[in-house]
Amino acid sequence: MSSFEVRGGRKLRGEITPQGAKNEALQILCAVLLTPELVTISNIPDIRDVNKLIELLRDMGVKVEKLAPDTYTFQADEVNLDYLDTPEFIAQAGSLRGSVMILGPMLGRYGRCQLPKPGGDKIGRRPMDTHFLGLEKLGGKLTLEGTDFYRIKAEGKLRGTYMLLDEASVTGTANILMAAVLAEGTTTIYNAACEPYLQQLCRMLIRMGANITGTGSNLLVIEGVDSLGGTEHRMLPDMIEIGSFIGLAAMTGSEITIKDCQIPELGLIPDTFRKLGIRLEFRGDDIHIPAQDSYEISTYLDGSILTISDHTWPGFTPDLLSIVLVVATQAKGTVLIHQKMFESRLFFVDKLIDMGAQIILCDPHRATVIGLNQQKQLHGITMTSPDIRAGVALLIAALSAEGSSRILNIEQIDRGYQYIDQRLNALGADIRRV
Ligand SMILES: CC(=O)N[C@H]1[C@@H](OP(=O)(O)OP(=O)(O)OC[C@H]2O[C@@H](n3ccc(=O)[nH]c3=O)[C@H](O)[C@@H]2O)O[C@H](CO)[C@@H](O)[C@@H]1O
Ligand SMILES: C=C(OP(=O)(O)O)C(=O)O
Repeated sequence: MSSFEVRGGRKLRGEITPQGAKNEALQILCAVLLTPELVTISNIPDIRDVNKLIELLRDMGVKVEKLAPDTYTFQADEVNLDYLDTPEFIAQAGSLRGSVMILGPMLGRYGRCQLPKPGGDKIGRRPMDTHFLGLEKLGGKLTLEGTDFYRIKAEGKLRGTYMLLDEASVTGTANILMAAVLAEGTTTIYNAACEPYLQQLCRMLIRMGANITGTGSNLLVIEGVDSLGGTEHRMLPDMIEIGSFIGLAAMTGSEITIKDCQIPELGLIPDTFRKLGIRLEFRGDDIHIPAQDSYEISTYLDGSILTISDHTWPGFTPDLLSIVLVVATQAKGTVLIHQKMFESRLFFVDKLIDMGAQIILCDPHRATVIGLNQQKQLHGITMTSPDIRAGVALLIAALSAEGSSRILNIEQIDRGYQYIDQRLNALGADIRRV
């Protein structure tokens, strides 16, 4: 288990370019299984989860070639279905969340797939029911072994149908969509998730020859086709990294410019940070955050305390609530953070409380943050990163704190943030990987 030693209290300065989006990459990489033709993908982040998925595809028989540090070609013309039955496959697939999205393409193209319960953050229950409800509606037959091993099979081609998803699951929608593009007839997915990750997946599948309408909405209509062809695809910048950098700049009183953000794709993210009193300037496609001595949380029009909560897209993403929470600890004012989707994502606040933050954890879903208005700095401690976003929130806290901190289990952070220590050190941070 590696850790970061962080000497806090430094002001950072300079420009930083976001990596390609992790959660988009996981969907897009699985989509290469839908065609025997060549697919070229660029702006792929060099992070643990993505690299593990590329390795998994390679071991399944996909031909993978690295053209540049962030660009690969993939050709799934000789997928080895027998590999799915090996213990190696089961261990690999169970070690990350993104592997779950091989289910849809494999069922659509080869009529079968199997998977252990996927890995990823332990941030509360993460049911797979929506995935299988959708895949079964298309004709897949699910067999469960215990509660954490899934096999799905179809006799003949999948058949399009109407479905109303019980919840707008991000990876669930991706799986059902990737199965439906090769099904016979029309599939209608209502209550589909529509995060930018999924919009990008729709655009890629359309370029491959799929027939999809409704991209960006919660109603996708798919006319199945017999086969799909190759394409080129470039990942959007990672909106969660962009939000993390905005929070980092504010909390450390730093002046940072985030380059090439594709601002129109960021939804409510900039305005949500503005509600905390953070000044953001859009300069072309860059976001400039000027150094601020203080930032004040707004209230509702009637003066009551602001709530920031998560929602499915186009609402505010749950993956940035931990960052919003940590930034609020040094704001002027009070905010209620309401994490509706996940049950165990706020428990990391005990570490922030140990560092001197004023937070009341009301229940597993809600925390009230009373900002210190930079009148008292947090102080460094030793802490463990429980999940990817809490890990980065703790890193931001450590960078703003007086003294040194040690963050253990940084493998969690490495799952989703590319060379984060080196990139932040280039802005003036003092982070040592040990
Ligand atoms: C690899 C990947 O892409 N991971 C993302 C994906 O995970 P993932 O696709 O696993 O998450 P889901 O969208 O399926 O659901 C997330 C959680 O929210 C709950 N839920 C979901 C929809 C809904 O309308 N109501 C509701 O309560 C689910 O029960 C679950 O507990 O989407 C999550 C929600 O944006 C993000 O946090 C993860 O970073
Ligand atoms: C929860 C996340 O990731 P995963 O779904 O891979 O656990 C995340 O990216 O914030």
